[in-house]
Amino acid sequence: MSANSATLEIRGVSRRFGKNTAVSDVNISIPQGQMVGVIGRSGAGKSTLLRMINRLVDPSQGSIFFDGAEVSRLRGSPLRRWQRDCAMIFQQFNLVPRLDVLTNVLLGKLNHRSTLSNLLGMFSRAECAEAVAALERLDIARTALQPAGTLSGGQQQRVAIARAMMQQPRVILADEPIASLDPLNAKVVMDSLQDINLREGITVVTNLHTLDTARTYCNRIIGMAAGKVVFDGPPEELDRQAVRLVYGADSNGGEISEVITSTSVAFKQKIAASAGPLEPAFPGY
Ligand SMILES: Nc1ncnc2c1ncn2[C@@H]1O[C@H](COP(=O)(O)OP(=O)(O)OP(=O)(O)O)[C@@H](O)[C@H]1O
Repeated sequence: MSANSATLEIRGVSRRFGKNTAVSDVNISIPQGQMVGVIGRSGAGKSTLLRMINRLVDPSQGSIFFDGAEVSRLRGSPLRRWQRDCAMIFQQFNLVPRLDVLTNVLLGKLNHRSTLSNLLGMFSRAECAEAVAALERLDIARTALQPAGTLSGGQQQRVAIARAMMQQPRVILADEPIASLDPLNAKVVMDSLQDINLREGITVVTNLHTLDTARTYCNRIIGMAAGKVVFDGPPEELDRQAVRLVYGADSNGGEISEVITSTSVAFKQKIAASAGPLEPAFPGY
């Protein structure tokens, strides 16, 4: 397989919910190994776009291809294989809170196994060792036997990443993975995703609410507004004009400042030193 064949291609994809068009004629080509940040205001269509890629939501129109296969047409076991290759991480972690951390991570292996071994609920020593190694890599192996629901948000998101890694994915889709985390935990989680992207060459596509995070971690930024892609390029090309295209003007018609889309510790400290208190950027943020 050539490196190019593992490109993720989104061609003319739209999704309507009743009369509302959530995603409108999106065309994006993502070569294997990119770390892509998707930014935009609340309701811009970011989550719907990610959910269409791994088929939690089906497009109303258009096609999605990966590695030459039209994933938007898959059914049955080929669809399950695609959902294994394309791991998803959610803002709310989606762990089973009463199960221990190790078992939650092992659940990432379910799609790799026969129905019988899944029914028996037994995991091999090799699978357990792989799960422990995944937890060690994310620096949370000491929590392996704790119920997942007793962990902090940042730890739970790292468990979710370890579970995703057990799928041996080719693409990781992260839907606002740091939106529920404090800035320090957000950094740990973004560092982990970046490490996986750089070391394993796994494509990462992540929705982010904060521009500075996208700039720091992503080598490509896709800006969405009202369901359309209004910016697609490297962080250094995301200038004031592009930011305005993505986020629009504020309620008084003024320019949206990049500063108010930030949650990072360093950024906030800088702002606190130079300006007054932060005002919320937009409703819902
Ligand atoms: N299942 C659904 N049924 C009806 N409307 C939906 C559904 N999912 C999304 N929408 C609508 O589609 C639009 C885009 O929503 P989406 O969640 O994709 O935006 P977003 O950019 O991810 O927003 P946020 O940052 O707030 O999560 C919104 O108007 C939303 O209300």
